Amino acid sequence: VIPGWFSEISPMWPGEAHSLKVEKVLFQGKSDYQNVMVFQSSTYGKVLVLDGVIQLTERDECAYQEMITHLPLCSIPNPKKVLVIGGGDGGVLREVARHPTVEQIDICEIDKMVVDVSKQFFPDVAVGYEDPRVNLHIGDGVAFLKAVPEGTYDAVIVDSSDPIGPAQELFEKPFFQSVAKALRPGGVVCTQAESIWLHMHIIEDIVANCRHIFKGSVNYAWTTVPTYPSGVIGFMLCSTEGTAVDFKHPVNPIDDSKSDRPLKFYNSEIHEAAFCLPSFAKKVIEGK
Ligand SMILES: NCCCN[C@H]1CC[C@H](N)CC1
Repeated sequence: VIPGWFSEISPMWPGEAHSLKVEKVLFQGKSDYQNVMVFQSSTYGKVLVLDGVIQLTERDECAYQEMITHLPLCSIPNPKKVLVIGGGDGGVLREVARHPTVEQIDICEIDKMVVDVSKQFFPDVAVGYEDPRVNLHIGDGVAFLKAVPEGTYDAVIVDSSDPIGPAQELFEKPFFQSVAKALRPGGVVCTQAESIWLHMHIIEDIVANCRHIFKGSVNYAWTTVPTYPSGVIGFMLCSTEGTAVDFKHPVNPIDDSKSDRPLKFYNSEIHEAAFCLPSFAKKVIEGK
């Protein structure tokens, strides 16, 4: 370990580790589920780390939060009821709240410490909790979804950590089945789907599961997040049987012209570009 540096070492990305220079550790705690740490970095603002894995930095969180939210919500004409699984930092809530047609935003986060730490150290991310449409549930997303009546939501966003730790079940078939049941016909789900450079096998399994379960569209999109391993992160975009959803062509553009916090990353061109895959990934994901 180099003094004054944080290195993201994990068996999920063997032989490599992204490092950030540490100015000051601001919080260290252990919740019922994981180790939670916040540090002030030299060049990426404050950083949230769970079990040694970077979850977000102030400098580049916009890329992930905007893409995981607007890729699904800009692909359907009239999202009203949205469910967020995970996402305890509040960033996805902040982005969902940009959609005026949305009437109800439910969030189920397993770890209350993540919510409290985000409100204390990342106010511009946790601002999402201030929207009156938000209902916070502290609990396991798997159990939450089992209790949801069939066809409740227009969109579900699974903003999870990685399959090692509390989020493990969010990558398994039964969970995807419970998401499909909770969605209305033509409803959409967007999940955090790892890196095409590091996790093609995980992605292959997720795509196979989704093709069995979601009878509408099944697409993989990706974007750049400098502080995630390999500098990229992907998303599974799926829709249930019903009104066709063409994820590659947004039908519901965002108007942020009157917003006091305009979009920093997402736009309709980058929406379309996100679905363009390198050949090694296209072969596995689209079977071409
Ligand atoms: N809402 C915070 C983002 C959580 N998603 C991250 C994706 C990349 C992973 N290595 C860590 C979690």
